[in-house]
Amino acid sequence: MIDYEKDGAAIYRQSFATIRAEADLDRLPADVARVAVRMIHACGMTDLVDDLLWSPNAVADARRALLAGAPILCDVNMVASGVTRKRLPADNEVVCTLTDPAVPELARALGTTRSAAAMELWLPRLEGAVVAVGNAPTSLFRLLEMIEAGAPRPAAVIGVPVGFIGAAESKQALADHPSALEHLVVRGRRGGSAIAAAAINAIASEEE
Ligand SMILES: C/C1=C2N=C(/C=C3N=C(/C(C)=C4\N[C@@](C)([C@@H]5N=C1[C@](C)(CCC(=O)O)[C@H]5CC(=O)O)[C@@](C)(CC(=O)O)[C@@H]4CCC(=O)O)[C@@](C)(CC(=O)O)[C@@H]\3CCC(=O)O)C(C)(C)[C@@H]/2CCC(=O)O
Repeated sequence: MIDYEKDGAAIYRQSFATIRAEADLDRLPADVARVAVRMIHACGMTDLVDDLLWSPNAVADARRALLAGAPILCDVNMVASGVTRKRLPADNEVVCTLTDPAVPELARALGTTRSAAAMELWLPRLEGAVVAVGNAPTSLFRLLEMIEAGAPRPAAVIGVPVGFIGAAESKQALADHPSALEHLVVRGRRGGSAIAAAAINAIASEEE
């Protein structure tokens, strides 16, 4: 028999205690720290906190929007799948338009990725929505272009695409953007769909 922890609640408890002991959460506002714990939990990197950038109202505005029934717009299905439906305070719609049948042709016509083209289909739902980008840098760049062109403003953007091409740049562009969208970002190459979903799950629920 291998000796390992089998109690789910105990695993979570020990995990969160380890994160709180190892991560430098003190420099974060309390609401951001609560979300950061879950983001770290999703990736196992306690130094993730060193790369967090946030705007002052990002977590509060995202939470308020969810309570008011706002949809959650996700760049990829992996983010949408990671959102725990039972945590959502208003049975919020979780939307990923990436696999809409219109997207491949739209991407060809626009000369861009499917991830970016899929953003066009967000337009009817974008006003006041909570946006979660965990994978595709081109989605985040395209969102900023759409805002510059006068698209409706989301309540907040969780911007954590991962990777080497455009990831760091797209997140910095969000943080520095003149539109001052409320944002929570992991700067640099780190990020990913699991971190994006974990951030939404933390914002959606009041308890840990
Ligand atoms: C360049 C892309 C990157 N994808 C990365 C990492 C992962 N992607 C996975 C999967 C299954 C998907 N990625 C797509 C979004 C696909 N990935 C791209 C694109 C080519 C362009 C996006 C961009 O640069 O902004 C993108 C296709 C597109 O035309 O938009 C995906 C749609 C591809 C597909 O299966 O058709 C798909 C999303 C599926 C979904 O809806 O959930 C991985 C699981 C990789 C794998 O399969 O091995 C992984 C997941 C990472 C995560 O945590 O989300 C990068 C590294 C992010 C990279 C962008 C940056 C770079 O440096 O290249």
